[in-house]
Amino acid sequence: MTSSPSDKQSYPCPGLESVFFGSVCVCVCVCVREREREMALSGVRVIELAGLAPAPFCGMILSDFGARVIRVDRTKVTMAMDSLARGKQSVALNLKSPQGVAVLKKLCIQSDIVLEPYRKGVMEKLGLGPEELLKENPRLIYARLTGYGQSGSYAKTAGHDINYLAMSGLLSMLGRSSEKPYAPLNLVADFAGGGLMCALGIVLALLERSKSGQGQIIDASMVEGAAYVGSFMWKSRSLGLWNRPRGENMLDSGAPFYDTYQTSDGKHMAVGAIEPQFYDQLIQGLGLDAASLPPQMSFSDWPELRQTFARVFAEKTQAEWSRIFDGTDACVTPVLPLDEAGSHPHNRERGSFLMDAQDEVSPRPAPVLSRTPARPCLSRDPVVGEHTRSVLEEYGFDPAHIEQLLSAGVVECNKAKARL
Ligand SMILES: C[C@H](CCC[C@@H](C)[C@H]1CC[C@H]2[C@@H]3[C@H](O)C[C@@H]4C[C@H](O)CC[C@]4(C)[C@H]3C[C@H](O)[C@]12C)C(=O)SCCNC(=O)CCNC(=O)[C@H](O)C(C)(C)COP(=O)(O)OP(=O)(O)OC[C@H]1O[C@@H](n2cnc3c(N)ncnc32)[C@H](O)[C@@H]1OP(=O)(O)O
Repeated sequence: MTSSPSDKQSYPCPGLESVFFGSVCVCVCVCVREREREMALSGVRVIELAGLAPAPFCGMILSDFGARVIRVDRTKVTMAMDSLARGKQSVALNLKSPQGVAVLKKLCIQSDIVLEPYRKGVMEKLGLGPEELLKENPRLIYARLTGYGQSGSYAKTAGHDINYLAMSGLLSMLGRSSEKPYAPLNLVADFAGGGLMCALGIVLALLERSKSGQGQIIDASMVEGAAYVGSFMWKSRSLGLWNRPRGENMLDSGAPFYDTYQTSDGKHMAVGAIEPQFYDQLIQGLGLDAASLPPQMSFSDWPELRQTFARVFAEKTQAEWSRIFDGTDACVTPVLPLDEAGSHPHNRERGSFLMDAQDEVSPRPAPVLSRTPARPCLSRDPVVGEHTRSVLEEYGFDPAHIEQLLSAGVVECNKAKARL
């Protein structure tokens, strides 16, 4: 069913198929040519101040859809912390120097978007707060991506995904029955409620600017972003979906027909057979006799029903169960590890994953736009300070000034080390 993850033909990138039959060099050339074609955010210039996880994701989304994203890194760092740097350029700049601040100001006021991930007050302390910059460029969209937002008593407090998720109310709902709350990686606050929500805010502000001609400030709080992503949990409470304790409701792993099961080879299948007609197909695929089972929605029988399902799933391998359920409406799928997701036939047919010039597999940008799809850059990520000189030249710094900034240690230029 699956082919080797190292099989490069498994990862077609729309319009870039030939890449995988040629050398890395061919890949990069094709990539550049493809990216020259119009994308939804072509022409948009972004200054992304280097952050931990949510802002880099936001910047990568903008870059994937055509924006020119320049990441501003610190000087004297040996390694970029940004693993979400696809398509970005890097300028290394020391913001502890007044000259560095002046350089950043000049970059920001010539851009469409500033994306900043710092604690409330940091940019103002540097004299680069939104009022300051919007005065110089009223079309600027100033996106502030923080955990707790720009106001409220926690605004200046440090935190990470798990704290924001906890404050959103959602963490209390996540976890197995009789166990403590459990954060699902740092997906919900950092990425869904943070980076993605901030990207939405930026796109909305760009759209609005096309009518008003004015920029604005985006206050993207990960607590609020996560809570908003979870709106269904609030607004479906009246349906009784969440009346039972954590881990004992239909969609939080309480129901035996909405859970994962181990197979005989130690892998797992995911079951999401909610509607009666789909549930019937689950029972049929498992080879069980519906008449001998309790009703699907009998809460008190769920523990016993779960045991029955677990016993049956443990009788066959994942591949055997996949063959049984593929092509049915039982809502049963294999639980794929990351290194198998790209080579699953369905994902391969759609080109859902791509392979970059460094043979790294990652998801292709979503969603797919019919006329102006994302054309992600496939060449390697930038090293810190790789584009300092070219970006400064492009933004109007004269060569003598650049040399002075370099020798004063205000900016730094670095070259990628050759890979042997
Ligand atoms: C769960 C996630 C976080 C996961 C992150 C992990 C993926 C990474 C965490 C540790 C990394 C590893 C580690 O660093 C060691 C290696 C380093 C190596 O280079 C790479 C490999 C590593 C192993 C590396 C690997 C990974 O990257 C890690 C494992 C999250 O939840 S992320 C969400 C976090 N929250 C927010 O973003 C909310 C908004 N931000 C904040 O609240 C704060 O920024 C935060 C995050 C609490 C940090 O606070 P901090 O006090 O550190 O900073 P700020 O108060 O914001 O102030 C920034 C100061 O920095 C100055 N500054 C900024 N740019 C420059 C510059 N270019 N030059 C000079 N100075 C600069 C700025 O002026 C501020 O200075 P002041 O404090 O004086 O005002």
